[in-house]
Amino acid sequence: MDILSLNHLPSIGIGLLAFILYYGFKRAYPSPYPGIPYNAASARRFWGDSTGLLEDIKITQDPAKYIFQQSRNLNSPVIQMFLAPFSNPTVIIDDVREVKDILSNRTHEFDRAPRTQDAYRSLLPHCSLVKLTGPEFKNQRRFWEGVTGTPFLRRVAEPKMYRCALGLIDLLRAQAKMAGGRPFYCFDDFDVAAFELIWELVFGTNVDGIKSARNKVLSATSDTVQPPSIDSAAQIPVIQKPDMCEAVSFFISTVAKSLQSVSQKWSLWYLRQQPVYKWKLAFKESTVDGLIEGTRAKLAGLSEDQLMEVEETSAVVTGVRRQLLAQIRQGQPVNVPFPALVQAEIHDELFMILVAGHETKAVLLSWAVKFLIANPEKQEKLRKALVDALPKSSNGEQPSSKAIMSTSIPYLEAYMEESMRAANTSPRLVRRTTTDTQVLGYPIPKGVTVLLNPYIGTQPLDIPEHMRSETSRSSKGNFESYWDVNGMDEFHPERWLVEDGSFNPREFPRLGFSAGPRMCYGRNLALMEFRLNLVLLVLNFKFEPLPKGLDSMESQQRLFRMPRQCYVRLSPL
Ligand code: HEM
Repeated sequence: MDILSLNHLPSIGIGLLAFILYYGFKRAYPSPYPGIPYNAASARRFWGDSTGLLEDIKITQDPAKYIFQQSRNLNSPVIQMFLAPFSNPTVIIDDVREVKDILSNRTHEFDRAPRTQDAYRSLLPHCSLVKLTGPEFKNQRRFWEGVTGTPFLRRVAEPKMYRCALGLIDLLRAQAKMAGGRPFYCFDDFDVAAFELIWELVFGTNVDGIKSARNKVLSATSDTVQPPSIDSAAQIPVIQKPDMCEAVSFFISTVAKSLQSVSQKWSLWYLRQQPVYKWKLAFKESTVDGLIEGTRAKLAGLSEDQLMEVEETSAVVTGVRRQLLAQIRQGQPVNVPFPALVQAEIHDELFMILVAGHETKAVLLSWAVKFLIANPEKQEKLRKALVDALPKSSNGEQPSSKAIMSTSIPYLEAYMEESMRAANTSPRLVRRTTTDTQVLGYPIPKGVTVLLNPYIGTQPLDIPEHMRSETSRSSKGNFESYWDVNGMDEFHPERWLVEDGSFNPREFPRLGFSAGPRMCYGRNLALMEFRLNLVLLVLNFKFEPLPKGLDSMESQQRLFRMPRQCYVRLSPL
């Protein structure tokens, strides 16, 4: 190298740095996809749309509302938003027919998003939820289908659900007595009851969370001094949740945090370094592995014929029994612990059911109760429908689970459906395009994250029929309507009833559990539990109006859209 070029080194270095900085900055700024509308002012900002989003979240705590509102502002059912620097735009689709079509018929173009996969993969790398919709996912679903099938639900789940629902009534009755007409916080009641059931369905053992909560209330009642005002929240003992219930809630909150963070990888890494994460993870690993191994050890001595006769009384028995049968048929030894990968697959699928099937149910029930309180005339109407259809026996006993599950009660079905719609517990479904494609004529490249609005409650924009996909056009008549001309802001179960008073599930689309091959795996279980709980709650309590300050209908977004406040004031019936 000669003297001249050495002298130039600093200026070359500066030039290179300027070049890197320029391209770094350019990369950080939004770079819109062609042909998809966006907010021009956001495209000029380093933080893109995230400034407005974060400001709005501070007030509403409802990111989905802000995001889908942008589609209205731009008067387009397909838009793009710039949600973080250094990242590609996110495409937003806000048209219920196309959303239903994408979920149901276009899984070869739209599949699980890496962001969702990563959020769960760090905890449960082998569970079906993180897999793309290919043969491996389908095999895994088939292997576990017994757990949510009708025979299991009827024979195993229903009696346990009924017992938990009655336990919840007893717990609330004790709390109502202690509260003496004052309002009290009840989300933890719903949460502990939802967990007790899902744990028992997965592992077959009873954690007795509801009973011990009730005992605590009974023993504290006489010694607790309640606030003088009847409108102040009552002092009731904090519910001590089982350790595994706390652990599941903890992991749900870490998944939610990672999904909401701007830099998901760093967020996950940071969360996993925390001593509390490590402790809870070790506790979960040893507990769940121990329960799988205990079940394996019990069943491993049985012949193929005997295993065929074993009743699947919990998800762990289903998984272990089916695995042992497969091993026997392939001539593999069964009297040793499962190979590590098999053990991990069973472990992750069981824990996935606990994570996915726990808080969701409590959140839906708490919204349904809030709708009872906010709409006293609908509450009365529902109670009357239940009393007429399910008369109490002369000794005042509760209606049987068989009667609750098998009696047709149109207003109950409409109330449940409207609760699902209005609660909108999963307000955005996330997918990634697996190929270059288009929606309503807008081109969307491969590899784009897409947010779908499943809420049936905003008036669809006017879209010429020929712009829709073929499958969307051919399924138009599957529903009476996609929008209620009277508006859909109100909680109005009657919208699901037809002239002769019967319930019509095809009145409007229903996307509360999603649709298509990735539809909720626990839908039937969740609906059975919801029905039993709702019926028994309405027959056993009058949900009285709440004082101002404890009656908010605002939501907050964690993993699910949940009420910010969850109080009840109960008059036992
Ligand atoms: C009221 C209660 C529930 C609601 C509202 C609900 C809602 C949903 C929704 C909207 C999805 C779809 C997400 C998507 O399309 O990306 C989903 C998926 C899922 N749900 Fe539920 N769920 C509930 C209860 C349950 C229960 C009780 C279980 C377990 C027994 C469960 C297990 C799952 C699983 C495993 C998936 C992932 C399915 C897949 O990856 O293909 N859910 N749920």
